[in-house]
Amino acid sequence: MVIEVKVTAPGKAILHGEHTVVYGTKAIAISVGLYTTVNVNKRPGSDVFVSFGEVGLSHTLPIEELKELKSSFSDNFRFQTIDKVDGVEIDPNVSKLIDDYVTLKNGFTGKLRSAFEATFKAFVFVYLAAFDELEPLSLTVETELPVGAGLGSSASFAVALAGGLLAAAGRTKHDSIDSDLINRWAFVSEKFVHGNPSGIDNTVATLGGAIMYQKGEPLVPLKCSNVRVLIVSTETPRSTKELVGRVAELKEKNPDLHQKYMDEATALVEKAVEELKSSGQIKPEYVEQNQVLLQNLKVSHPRLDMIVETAKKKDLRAKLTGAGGGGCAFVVLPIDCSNERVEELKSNLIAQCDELKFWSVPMGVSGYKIGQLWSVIESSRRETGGGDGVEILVNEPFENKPLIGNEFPAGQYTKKRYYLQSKLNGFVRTLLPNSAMVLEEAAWNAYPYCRTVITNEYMKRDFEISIESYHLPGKGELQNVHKLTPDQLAQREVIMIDIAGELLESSDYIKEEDPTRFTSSKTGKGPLTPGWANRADPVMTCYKLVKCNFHWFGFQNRVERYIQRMQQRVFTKFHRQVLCWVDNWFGLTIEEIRELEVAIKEELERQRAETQLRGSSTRD
Ligand SMILES: Nc1ncnc2c1ncn2[C@@H]1O[C@H](COP(=O)(O)OP(=O)(O)O)[C@@H](O)[C@H]1O
Ligand SMILES: C[C@@](O)(CCOP(=O)(O)O)CC(=O)O
Repeated sequence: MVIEVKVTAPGKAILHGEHTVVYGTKAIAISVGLYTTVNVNKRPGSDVFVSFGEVGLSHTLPIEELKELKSSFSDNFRFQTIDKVDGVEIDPNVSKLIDDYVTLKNGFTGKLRSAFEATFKAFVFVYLAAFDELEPLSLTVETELPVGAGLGSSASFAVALAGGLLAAAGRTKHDSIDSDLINRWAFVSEKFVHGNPSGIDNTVATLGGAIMYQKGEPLVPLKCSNVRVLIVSTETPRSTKELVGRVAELKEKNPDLHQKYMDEATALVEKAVEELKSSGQIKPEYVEQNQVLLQNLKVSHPRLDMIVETAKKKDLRAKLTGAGGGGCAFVVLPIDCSNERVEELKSNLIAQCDELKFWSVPMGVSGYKIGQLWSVIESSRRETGGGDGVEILVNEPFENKPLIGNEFPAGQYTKKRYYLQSKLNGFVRTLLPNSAMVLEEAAWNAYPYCRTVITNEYMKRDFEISIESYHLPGKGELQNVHKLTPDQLAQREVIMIDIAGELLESSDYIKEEDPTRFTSSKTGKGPLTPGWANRADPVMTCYKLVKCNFHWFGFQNRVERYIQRMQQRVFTKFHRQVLCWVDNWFGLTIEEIRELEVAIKEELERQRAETQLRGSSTRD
């Protein structure tokens, strides 16, 4: 199995045509830049571990049980294999056996039951199908999407799940077949959650952009430029069934009026499709017209009407999306719409209803992606030159090295050698002979946890820096993620680094790597303005534990202080780069990353020999 896979897939909104689509008119669904991420990691032992981060739900399934389950239906029933073209029909007998296994052996209770049991069954089904030989793995799910609010969290999950498991099982290639395969298996997963879905949501989450849909017709993908919107959740639950029923009632009572609305909707969607085809843009006036139509169909809600009216006062157009009766609306933000204008709109809305929630995101974003560690590679390249820099000695998967307790036992191991002569200041250079100005770095990357140990051949046991990094959701509130003992805690010094804050050395400043100025065109993230961490949602903290051991009489404190300061600069710089280079690495597959690593190894060797000095130095 592939060691580590990370797949993201976006949510969706209905741009035009909800409700009328039920009567055979066309509708347009569009991707929304809020993502579900599925991480699949190889795991030693004999269990499959699944964790749905949002509800703090995790579950362990013994492989033996899963093998037994699979063998119980493989002979008697039609069980889909991944390669079967028609692998989208779930044999009812297979479904029943999975139901029994999940419900009886692993059943959830209460609220979790209705919300997550179906998801869990989908996972079991896709896992059994993806792997011929069942293998232990851990699969974690995180989402930026509100669940059950009409923004397609279930389809986004389904696509990330299918992509993660298929890629981990080595089933995906890097061409269009991937999308088709992933979409078909996401559809299977959607069937577990929704019974009889149309398939539009998972298709949007797979392909991204916009999709035109009409009952009984093939889906038509449409290109769409990223268009920024402000999504506003009314935080009002609604029942799609009840709202669809309201429109059915209108049809029964007043068929002519109903038909008139259907015709209006058809004309509107056709105009919007033309607009997308020609300019890739969403027209605010069509959004406004569609909202009026939905109000006439009596599927809006006072909170939705209030959002639309308040936006209009700021000369912005908005509509509900999905079933209506609560749920979400989106406001179209023109390209020149300033952040201040958006913030003012939010304040005006909050002043009228303080329960509202907001997401300022692009629409029409790309579909599923497999993302990885581009920044590390690029950073090494920039720091290498003129005899200095990085030499990569080993880069291979590792297993059976339990990092921090028994968690994260598998990942990628690298061993590198850093040649530092010119990077060190005069003081340090006088301390060390030339041969000692080489550091060796061993790193175990089991994201979200990574450990790096730096040693020096000359100083042997008298020199060691260890850096442990743990990436966790939140704003740094956690007190002891590295599980330090009370003694260690007493010695620990905590330094908060804000990647959009002050730099320790002004010479480290690079305009292109300034998060306060940067906006990502692919993800819509940034710029990070003061107080960003309090507003950003979701937000992640990387907790770094730096331990440093330098035994050299008379210099110990001085060198240790210097190392700590240097590390703070390096972390700040690297994490600023991770954000500001996102448009370069977002969407790379793990295979593309590994290919880049091989290429960079050769390039680094050449650069070290040939080119001039680069990167940061302690003499700056
Ligand atoms: N992150 C997630 N992890 C696991 N299951 C999820 C996740 N997000 C959504 N789901 C599944 O999708 C269901 C919500 O689907 P649905 O009610 O159609 O709302 P939405 O419009 O958000 O897709 C959940 O009850 C759950 O079964
Ligand atoms: C109202 C409707 O057009 C869309 C419902 O969307 P949602 O349940 O809000 O995701 C119903 C449908 O198309 O099945």
